[in-house]
Amino acid sequence: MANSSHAPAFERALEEFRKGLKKRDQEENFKKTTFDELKKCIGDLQTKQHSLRRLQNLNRLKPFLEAMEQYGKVVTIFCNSNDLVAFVWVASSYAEAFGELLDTYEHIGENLPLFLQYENLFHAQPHTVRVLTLMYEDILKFHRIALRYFQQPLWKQLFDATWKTYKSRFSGIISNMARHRNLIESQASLSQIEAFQESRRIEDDRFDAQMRNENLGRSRAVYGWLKAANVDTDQYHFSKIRADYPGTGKWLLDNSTFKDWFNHQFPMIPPLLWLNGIPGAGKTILASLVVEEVRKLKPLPTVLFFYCKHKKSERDNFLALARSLLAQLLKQDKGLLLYFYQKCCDSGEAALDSPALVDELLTFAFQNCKSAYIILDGLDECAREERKKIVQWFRRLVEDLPTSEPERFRCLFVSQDDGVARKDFSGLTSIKIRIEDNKHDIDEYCRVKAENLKGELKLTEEKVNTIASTVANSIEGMFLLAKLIWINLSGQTSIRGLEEELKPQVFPTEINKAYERIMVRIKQQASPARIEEVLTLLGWLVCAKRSLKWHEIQGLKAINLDEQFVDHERQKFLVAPKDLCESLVEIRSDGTLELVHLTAKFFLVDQGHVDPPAQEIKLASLCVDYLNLPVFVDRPTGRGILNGDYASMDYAVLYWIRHLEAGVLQTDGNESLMKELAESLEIFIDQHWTSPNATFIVSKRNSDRLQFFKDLPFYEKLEQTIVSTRKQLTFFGKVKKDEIALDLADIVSNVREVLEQVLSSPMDPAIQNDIELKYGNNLFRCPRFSCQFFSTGFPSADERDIHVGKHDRPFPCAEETCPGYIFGFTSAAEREKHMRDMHPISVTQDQEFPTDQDIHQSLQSQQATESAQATASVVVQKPEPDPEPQNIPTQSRSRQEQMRKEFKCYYCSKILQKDIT
Ligand SMILES: Nc1ncnc2c1ncn2[C@@H]1O[C@H](COP(=O)(O)OP(=O)(O)OP(=O)(O)O)[C@@H](O)[C@H]1O
Repeated sequence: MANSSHAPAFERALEEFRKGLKKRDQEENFKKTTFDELKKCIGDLQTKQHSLRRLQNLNRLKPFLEAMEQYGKVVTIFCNSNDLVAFVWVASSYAEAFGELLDTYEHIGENLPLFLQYENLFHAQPHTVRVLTLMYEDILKFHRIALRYFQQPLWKQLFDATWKTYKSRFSGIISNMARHRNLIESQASLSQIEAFQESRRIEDDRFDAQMRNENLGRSRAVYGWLKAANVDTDQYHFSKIRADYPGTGKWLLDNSTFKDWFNHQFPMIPPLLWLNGIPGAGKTILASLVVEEVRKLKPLPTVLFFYCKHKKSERDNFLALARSLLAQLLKQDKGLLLYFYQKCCDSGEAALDSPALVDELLTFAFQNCKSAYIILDGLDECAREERKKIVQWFRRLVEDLPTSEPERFRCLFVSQDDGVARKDFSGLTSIKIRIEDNKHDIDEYCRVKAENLKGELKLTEEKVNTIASTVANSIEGMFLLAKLIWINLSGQTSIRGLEEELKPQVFPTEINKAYERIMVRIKQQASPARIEEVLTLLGWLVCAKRSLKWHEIQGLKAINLDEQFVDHERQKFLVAPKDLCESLVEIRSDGTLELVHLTAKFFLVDQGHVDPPAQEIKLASLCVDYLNLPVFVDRPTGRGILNGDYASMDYAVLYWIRHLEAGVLQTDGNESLMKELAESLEIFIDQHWTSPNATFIVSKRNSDRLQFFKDLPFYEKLEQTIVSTRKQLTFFGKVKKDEIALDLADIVSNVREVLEQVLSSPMDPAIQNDIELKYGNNLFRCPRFSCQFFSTGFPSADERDIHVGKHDRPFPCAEETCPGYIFGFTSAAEREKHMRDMHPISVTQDQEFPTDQDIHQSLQSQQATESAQATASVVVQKPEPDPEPQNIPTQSRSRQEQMRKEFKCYYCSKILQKDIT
């Protein structure tokens, strides 16, 4: 009678389940157990719970066990094998979770038919056996999800935030089971089963898509909240630099100390390593190589990295670094999403700013992380206090690891070797980059560069070799110097020019000399007007308050103050930045223009090519004059948008004040520039003043700074403007209308409204392209000055609106199906009231705690259950060891009080009433 043609479908489902198990579980925990053993295990658990007085009513498992036992028998008959049926039993010592699990098993049990009564049907209509395989898939799917859930290291902490979502997944599976039972009970025909299978597939796809969508929404909210700097752009940029020199940095990978730190499988302590060297030795490029190598490891650990950057607020402090690592942790551990999302909703902040919360999230994410490599580069580029915070936090993370798992986290600190670093990294194992270490890499680098020169200037092989070794031997391990020398040599257009540069009295042997040679060449080759432009551009890059995008630079350049309009066509730079400034600048893949190295900034300032105080005042004037143009006084127009009139608006609106504050620190020697600034400010305040009701108290520090303007008629308004604007820039909440001194926020809003209208109307692709060239991408931006997305924006209005909603109503309802979840509430108190009114807490596990009588009956029935033959193979997931017993009150609950209670239907969310005691 046995028919093994159904076996492959069962095998496939089982194999699928096995594949989802962790290796250790496949080998150890996924063992075959008899049905009696399973029952004994449950009985033992119940006895133990009884002794601890933490008993859950395990009787609820009975229908499930009964159905599964019969299921095993039926399948054995039809597949001629008792090896196929696998049950998994998931238990937990965490009372709340265990109660929820029992609930789920109870629902499953209720929805499984008693299979033996349909044995004849399965014989008479073999196609109905197909339904058994579908049920089998469902049961395994439930267990696969449940197992994965309970195997997360910190699932208990995640339970409140995550169980609801899992429960909704289980309810989908359980309703499938109910529909399967229906098919059996109604003796469905083959075509009905097939139709059902198809509808189930569609329904599963729909459910999966819905889950993906929900998670996408949550991810967006969390990433928006984390506001993390994009380190992938950095990594890409540094990897690209290495790409032309395969094998570069190999010396580090072969270094024995490094190998000890790196070794994945046979870790040799130390887990904390400090890589240091002289400025420009190539440390950052090596750090990017280490990131790449870690990414090749198998099994892949969590890979975390950060490149610090001098005076860039999104890259020079602990908070920025932490946000980035949190975003990276989340990307590599999707299990964190629901927890982060809950924290994001509870925080009431549109961007993660609270140090305590940052610490909590980092600690949590690392506790949930089994193995991580952390690479932190350029710590010397952060201010002293921030540097200390970073080092202390990560030293503690690694040093406090239990001795049983010292290799769980490894951290590589990369920085210059200065006094501060020596103190911060005292006691750590270190690798100092010596001249002989990167010599081979530098030789190779010089060889490739010389080869390029050979083609351009038609040099002999011998000459090329001599030049390559001259450069390589003179730079003493400083990669940056080699790079600058080659920039200079490659820019020569004749052999004579080249020979001149190689003369000992001209050839640079230190970094500033190399920069100087580049400046000499720029000046030699450019007209005075061009030199002026180059110096202006370099001045902007030195003083910019954040990285400037090329389109913003073009917008600033296009400002025509004489004729009071923006003249992109005739005033923008017509040559690429590299042609203007040689390789003193680099354009990044995200469109930002950067100086080639921090030392270039110091050089430009030290050698007087850029005068920061004067440059700051000029930039303040430029921003203010720009905002005084008629285009910002008249209503914005579509023509103005297309003309690029507002291309630098975002930068000017936020940073005019920062340039002013930096400029007024040193007014001596810059009196005429200051006078010009004063004139511009007077017009500025006159044009944009909103007559706010509030009067701000001006601190002595602020009024001292504004000393230069003291006697001017608009001084008081200027003071108020400064304090009000500062608040707008730094306060993360909503600034009240009557506290805002200037109408800039309104102007921005009007301009963006017109820009969005233009974008939403049908448009020639060439025009669209031109708009992107002038304004960049992600043009749907947040109106709040203090928000990162004021400048970086979103690709669509919807995404921006959701983000803005989080500013305005940052406390969403915890029930994802409630409209309050989407719209949120303005305060935590308002949300709590809503939760109390609309979502009163449902029956708790406590109310279901069984009485002594229940316990007695339950144990009796366990023993009385007939000792069935072990026809089924059973997989037992061992329950976790119980924590220490706690002092639980010993009185049993009274059952006298009877009341009507509302219950929500597991499947359709309908509210039903039932008497409970
Ligand atoms: N292995 C390499 N191959 C090619 N170019 C390199 C390599 N290493 C460094 N460079 C070049 O030298 C420049 C300086 O290197 P890098 O920024 O890594 O130095 P650093 O030691 O980190 O400097 P700092 O101490 O100032 O942070 C890089 O911009 C890159 O162009």
